[in-house]
Amino acid sequence: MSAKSRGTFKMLSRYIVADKALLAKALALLLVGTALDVVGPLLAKIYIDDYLMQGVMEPTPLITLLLIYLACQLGAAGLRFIQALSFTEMALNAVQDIRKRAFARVIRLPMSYFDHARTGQLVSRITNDTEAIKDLYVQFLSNVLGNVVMLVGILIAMALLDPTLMLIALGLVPAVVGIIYLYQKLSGPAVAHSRELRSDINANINESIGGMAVIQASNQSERFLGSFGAVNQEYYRARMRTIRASGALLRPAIDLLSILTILGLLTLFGQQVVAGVAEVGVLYAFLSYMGRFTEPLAEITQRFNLYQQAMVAGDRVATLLQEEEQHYGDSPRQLEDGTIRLNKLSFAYQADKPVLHQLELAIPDGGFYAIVGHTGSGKSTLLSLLLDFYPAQRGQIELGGSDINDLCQQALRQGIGLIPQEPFILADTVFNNIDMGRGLSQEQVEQAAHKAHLHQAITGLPNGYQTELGEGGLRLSTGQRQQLVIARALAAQPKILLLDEATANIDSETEQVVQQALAELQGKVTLIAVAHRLSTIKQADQIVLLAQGRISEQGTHAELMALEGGTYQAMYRLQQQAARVEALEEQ
Ligand SMILES: Nc1ncnc2c1ncn2[C@@H]1O[C@H](COP(=O)(O)OP(=O)(O)OP(=O)(O)O)[C@@H](O)[C@H]1O
Repeated sequence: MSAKSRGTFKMLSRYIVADKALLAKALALLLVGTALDVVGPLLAKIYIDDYLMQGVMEPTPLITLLLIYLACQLGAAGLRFIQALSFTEMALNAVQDIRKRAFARVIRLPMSYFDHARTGQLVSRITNDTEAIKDLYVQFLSNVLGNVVMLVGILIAMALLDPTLMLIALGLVPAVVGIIYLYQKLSGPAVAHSRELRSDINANINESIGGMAVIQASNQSERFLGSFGAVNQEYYRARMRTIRASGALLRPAIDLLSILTILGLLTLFGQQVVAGVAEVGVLYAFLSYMGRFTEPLAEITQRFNLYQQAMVAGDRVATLLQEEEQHYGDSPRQLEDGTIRLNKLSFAYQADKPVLHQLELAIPDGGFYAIVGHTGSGKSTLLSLLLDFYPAQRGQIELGGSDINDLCQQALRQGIGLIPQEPFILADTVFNNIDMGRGLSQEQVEQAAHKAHLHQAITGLPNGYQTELGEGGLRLSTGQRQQLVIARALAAQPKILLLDEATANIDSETEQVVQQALAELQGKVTLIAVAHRLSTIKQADQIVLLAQGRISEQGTHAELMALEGGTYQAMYRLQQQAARVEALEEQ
């Protein structure tokens, strides 16, 4: 077992002992149930040797024997059922907790993790893999444990009948363990591969559904179908390989072993019976036990497939649970104001490709700063750093007088609001979309909606603030969705508001409303706006032009326009020209 699997084993076994009372109940039921089950052949032996072979056929003891036999079998079946329920309860408890922990970890991972992760694979970790772990508890544990106890019970019963024969049967155990070991060695990689493929299938579906509009518009359905078919087919092959390994190696090997042992026993023991040394009833009981002995062994080996799957799944969930969470500082200080200072700030996603170089910037509380620049100049990256999505490699960010690394999660997330280009709307009510679980009052939510100029539109909805918005906020226009996100950000009364191309996707009429809402915030909140359309940020106190991660120009709109040969001036003129041409074309 690798070190990783040992960790997984420890994690999974903790859940077995988590509810000791339940475990004790399941084990007690198992022991009593098995004992009742194992008694069967012993009773049959008594019947054969003491009654049948002796020619004693008195009804009363025979009926009593039969009733005891029936009671034992019924009792065993009933207890097995209740015991299975207890194991299922343990399994569901464990899986519920593991799933919750996995999701809790995902939701607290640093943003950088999601640069590389595939959504479908993450979903697969939380759904399929945890489900496989459930199988471990329900099927493997209850089954294997049940069968091990059954084996011990049978061995005890055999020993009572004839210790030598019991030792012969015991000889089967190491042979079976050897076969299981061999099987694990041979099929382990195939099992791991098939689980990888299963999560690839999930990732594939997820990506396709997420990008459905693009796939259909660019006529890529067939290509996506083809690549999905390929992964699906590969998964089928991998699964078949594991099933074949189990069917071709495991079961036949165990069956062969059991047949050989029974044959050996029959030869040895049969002769003793013929010679009159042993009783027929003992022979019958032995054969019956041997039949039952190999069954649990075969079952155990077959469940090893499940065990392997669960361990692979467990390894993957354990890896996820060990991912480093986003780190926050522990200073109890809140953001005192909305000042921002960048001191020689440098950053790179990959060590050899620097994105931001030695940025120096001081933004006063309530200032309105616009960040402009060509595509790829580092604007969004700067916003990500201000949100502490990534740690800067060199230099420092100060927010409201505190180093960003010292700020605790609550200070940071309440102090800074983000309005992204794509509004993220939950399939919930308008109220809950603004509140976002912060427990705000109706008045606070309405105030935020007023500030975002959305209150009137909300009251026009069928159920006002309690109107359910479909997934993605489909009941609202694009502009209204953006206003809703602004209201959500404002409801936290942030000191700093970051706008990442917040008006890029809305028509110019709605943009006016959004602009007006933002204009009213000017001076009250520090506004940092990343914008491509320069006409939207003309009013900014300062415009900062980024070029390949460096501040190349900075000043008011008028100052930058006056810079002879300046890039901002050129960009602005170009956009003006384009707008004029567009207007002419429309006429
Ligand atoms: N998550 C990431 N991992 C690696 N590189 C990234 C990542 N995000 C952005 N980059 C790279 O960093 C550079 C700056 O990107 P950024 O998105 O900050 O530019 P931008 O100015 O916001 O561009 P745009 O105007 O197109 O949004 C680009 O070269 C980009 O390819």
